Amino acid sequence: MDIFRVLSRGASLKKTKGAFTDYATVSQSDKDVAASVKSNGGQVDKELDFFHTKKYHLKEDNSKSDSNTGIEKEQEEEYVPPPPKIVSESDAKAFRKAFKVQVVGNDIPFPIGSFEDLITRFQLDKKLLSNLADAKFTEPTPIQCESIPSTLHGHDIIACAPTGSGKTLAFLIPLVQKLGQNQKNFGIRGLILSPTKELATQIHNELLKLTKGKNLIIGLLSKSLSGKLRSDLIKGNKYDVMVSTPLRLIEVVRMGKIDLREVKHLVLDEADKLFAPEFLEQTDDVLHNCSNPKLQMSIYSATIPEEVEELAHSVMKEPIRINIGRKEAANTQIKQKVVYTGSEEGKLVALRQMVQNSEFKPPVLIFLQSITRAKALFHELIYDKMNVDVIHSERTQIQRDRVVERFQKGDIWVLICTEVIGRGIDFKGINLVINYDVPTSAEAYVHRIGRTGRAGHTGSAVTFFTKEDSLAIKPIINVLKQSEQNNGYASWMETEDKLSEKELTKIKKGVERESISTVPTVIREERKRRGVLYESSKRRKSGK
Ligand SMILES: Nc1ncnc2c1ncn2[C@@H]1O[C@H](COP(=O)(O)OP(=O)(O)OP(=O)(O)O)[C@@H](O)[C@H]1O
Repeated sequence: MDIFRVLSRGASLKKTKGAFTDYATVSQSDKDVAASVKSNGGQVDKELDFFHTKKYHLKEDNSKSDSNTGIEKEQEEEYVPPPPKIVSESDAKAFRKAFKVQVVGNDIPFPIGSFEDLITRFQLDKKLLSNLADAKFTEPTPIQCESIPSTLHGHDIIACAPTGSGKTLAFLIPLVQKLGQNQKNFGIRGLILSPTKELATQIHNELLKLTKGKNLIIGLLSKSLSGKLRSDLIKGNKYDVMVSTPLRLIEVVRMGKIDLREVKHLVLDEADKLFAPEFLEQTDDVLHNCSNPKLQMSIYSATIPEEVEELAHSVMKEPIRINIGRKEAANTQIKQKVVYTGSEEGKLVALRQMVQNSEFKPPVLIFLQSITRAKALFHELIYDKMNVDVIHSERTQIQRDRVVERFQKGDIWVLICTEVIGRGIDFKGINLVINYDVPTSAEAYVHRIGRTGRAGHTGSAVTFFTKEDSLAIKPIINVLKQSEQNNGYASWMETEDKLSEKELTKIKKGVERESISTVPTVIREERKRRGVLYESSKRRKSGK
């Protein structure tokens, strides 16, 4: 594994279009069929309706052109439901067609049709199965059906599936199964990396659920655990699995407090972020320290651009590539819309108007591009007596944890945030995501809006844009277009051309925006002018 080649290649990589995925569309008639099947005795847990509906009643939407009129018309292909048990090549083909699954690689096992399949095919640990049932995970989602058997088969995995589609369990189940029991002081055998502390905490919580009653020691490399390791109050080798962000991990590794040589299973969640320039060096360092020749590696994200896949290939062993849904689209459970507000002031007006109508159904997440702007909007909304809080990286970890907890419990209705919770966080039942500021890439957009429409629920996403965003809105409109959602933009705003490297970099830098304030620009300008005069008159009077 030539990890240093990764870095040098990373530096010279050309930015290419991101790879996005999505589920197939479920039409109303599909839902009707689903309802009729349910009434015919299907044991469907209401909570899991989405996965069941998807599983048995998907339909192909193939657009074909009418040769006489040249007009695009929709043709519905006869839908053949996937078999409940997948025991042959044709069963696997039917399953993959139904769920728009693409799998590339050698020696690919059949997907599973149920968690029970794992007992017969892989002798799934009974405790793990009962933990899944206790957590109400009764049926696997498409990404779980496909990636669990491949991982248990021993393959490296590159998996790309929509936001909220169950990728966490897709990597946790095989990990827990493969680890078996605690091997006293053997050292860390499973390692999960995530780009943020919030996401690491969430993964750790899910892992605790799955390993309940099992003799495994699971660690979350928090500030406090890191402190204990540094002062030798705890030995790193007592853990079977560690969940961490790259930076915190590499600090204790460098101090010799944690050894990664025994790691056999490595998962990179939100892998495209971990391979992005701001994390690449740390991720590379971690990979370099995972020197076990038997290392099995899995990378997961809802967006895996081609260059990330290239990087991943250079450090993985003949990985199997699993892709669910359509490239370059967002999760179709989300109704997307862009709203032109003209100016910064227009955004506040538009937001206040939204609050007045039925579109604004809490819980709502509002994303802004910077901490300063997040704080400013918070002060505006708190003034409106809204039940609102704000989360960003300047708040302490305790404050951040508390805000997340209060939002989860429903004590906070509107949460203003920065990119810090843009990825992976599984808030239950978010109804609306508002991009107060346009995200700086299509990938960031897909992840941000993916905080809603999770686990089969529907959701909405609204993105405000101003005249300053004429370039930055283009990748977002492209995602809307790929998701077949023409809401809030004119067709002339669509572009067939790929944005140039220069344009993408410019977008990434972010737009300089006027500050958020209810005070109109003219008055602000006037105040500023008077302020300047006031200062110069003071200077004149004091003779300085
Ligand atoms: N088999 C299942 N049955 C029912 N619910 C499930 C199942 N698998 C996952 N879920 C639920 O679906 C939700 C989304 O799962 P998860 O957080 O793993 O999504 P994800 O694909 O990782 O999304 P993101 O890309 O945003 O990180 C969670 O609330 C999870 O508990």
